[in-house]
Amino acid sequence: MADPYILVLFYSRGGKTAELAQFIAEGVESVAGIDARLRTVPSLHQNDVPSDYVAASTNDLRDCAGLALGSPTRFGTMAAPMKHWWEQTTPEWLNGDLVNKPACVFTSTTTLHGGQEATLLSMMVPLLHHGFILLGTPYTQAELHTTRSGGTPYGVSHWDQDQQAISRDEIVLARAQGKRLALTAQRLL
Ligand SMILES: Cc1cc2nc3c(=O)[nH]c(=O)nc-3n(C[C@H](O)[C@H](O)[C@H](O)COP(=O)(O)O)c2cc1C
Repeated sequence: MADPYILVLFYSRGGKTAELAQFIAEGVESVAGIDARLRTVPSLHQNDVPSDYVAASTNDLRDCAGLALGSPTRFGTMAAPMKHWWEQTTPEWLNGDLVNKPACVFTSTTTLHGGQEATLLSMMVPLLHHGFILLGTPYTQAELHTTRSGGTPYGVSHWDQDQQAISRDEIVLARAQGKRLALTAQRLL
């Protein structure tokens, strides 16, 4: 039988949220016996180049052991394509398919105070409606105390000023969050 998997579901136009997703997936895959499944959601912009990532099906969501959900910050909340995707999950909501599965959230912003926490907290709201158990990052993770870039207790983040690379602290926090999610999912299976 195939190993259970964590769905790492993200939208990314410029690639930064996708990079964070990769580091979260690495953290998931560092745990034996559980896989990461990276999936995106379709763009709503007609001129966008097609993503290199496979679009998520609702089966990917329904059958996951846990979820890491990522979106760039757009005016202080998740991007419309991701919100649009979730609005097609009414059957899963009605069935209670996602109740008691663990989840975490992640984001990327251009400005340091441009809404990382607001986006992360508001991304949790539809997940609570679905019955997910939400995880953040505890302050026992040393990088949360010292980061000069992204990283919050509410979820992983990247500060994309001048399109700078994902920082070491952001990478460590992303891997740690993926690992924590995978370990929690295994306990709940
Ligand atoms: C319509 C729109 C709204 C945005 N709103 C914000 C914002 O509220 N705060 C911020 O810091 N950055 C904002 N940004 C910048 C993106 O969050 C940032 O470039 C992010 O790193 C993009 O992630 P991606 O590379 O995964 O697409 C916005 C970008 C767009 C296109």
